[in-house]
Amino acid sequence: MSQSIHFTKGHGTGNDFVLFADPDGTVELTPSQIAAIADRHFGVGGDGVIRAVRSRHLPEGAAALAEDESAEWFMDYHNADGSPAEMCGNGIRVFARFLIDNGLVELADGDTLSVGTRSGVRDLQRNLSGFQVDLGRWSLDGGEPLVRARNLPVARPGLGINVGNPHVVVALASEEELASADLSYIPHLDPEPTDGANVEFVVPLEPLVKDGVGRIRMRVHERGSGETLSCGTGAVAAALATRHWAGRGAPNQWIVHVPGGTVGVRMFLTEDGEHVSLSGPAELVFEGELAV
Ligand SMILES: N[C@@H](CCC[C@H](N)C(=O)O)C(=O)O
Repeated sequence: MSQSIHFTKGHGTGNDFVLFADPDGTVELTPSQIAAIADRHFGVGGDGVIRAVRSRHLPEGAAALAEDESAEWFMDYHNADGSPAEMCGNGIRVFARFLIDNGLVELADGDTLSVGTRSGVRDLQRNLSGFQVDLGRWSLDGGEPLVRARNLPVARPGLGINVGNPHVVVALASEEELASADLSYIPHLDPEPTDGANVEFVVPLEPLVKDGVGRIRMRVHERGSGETLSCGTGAVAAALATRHWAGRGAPNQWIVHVPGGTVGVRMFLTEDGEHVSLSGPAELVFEGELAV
């Protein structure tokens, strides 16, 4: 029997999502239903589909509540092809905006919103650009696979970085090379990571560091969604990789230019090691009804 879903379309720097509230966890969509919603020709269209569900109604949500009992809401994130992902850096800011604008949470300036995700509980605050999210610990993970992309003259070694989800970051020689890459095809990784990876292509701006802030430009091919206008976790991975390559003295604050806008990345020390945060806008664009 078909059911009706009230959805909201939102985006963070052009990385766009279909969001809906399912507070009691009664709407279980199949991967093909999710892919149909995300389809840009036959559905609403989006890089991902996000269900807002109370953590206590999901097994992964129970793990989130065990980590932090204030994580009332769980971001149930799926890519455009219907596959689940652990984390989405743009999506979680848009998720916060969605919860607030729908009266599901209140968040005063300076307050923290804790959200359950498949990669653990993540904390957000409002800031001047929209929201800032602490993505927690990161790790060099995934080795240095050789990356080949359509239209790029040579294969280059990438750097595997995990920020809750897997990324491989590749440095290119110039802005021209970055613009010429054809990311409508999945980049070929050798060896192929077991769970796949999001692949970011980066170039430094000139100068790389201005007023103590690192500056890069990036394009991305997202696992499960294809080329997108922005990827928040990808921007974080790209800044971490560039800092790693730049070596001693490289800054802990970065601006990442993506085709859909600009996001900020900051690395900072905490009691449990270095964390990395992402800042950027979160917009809700329109609402509608959808039969699934
Ligand atoms: N666009 C997201 C990342 C979404 C998940 C990714 N495609 C994956 O499969 O890991 C972001 O803004 O971080």
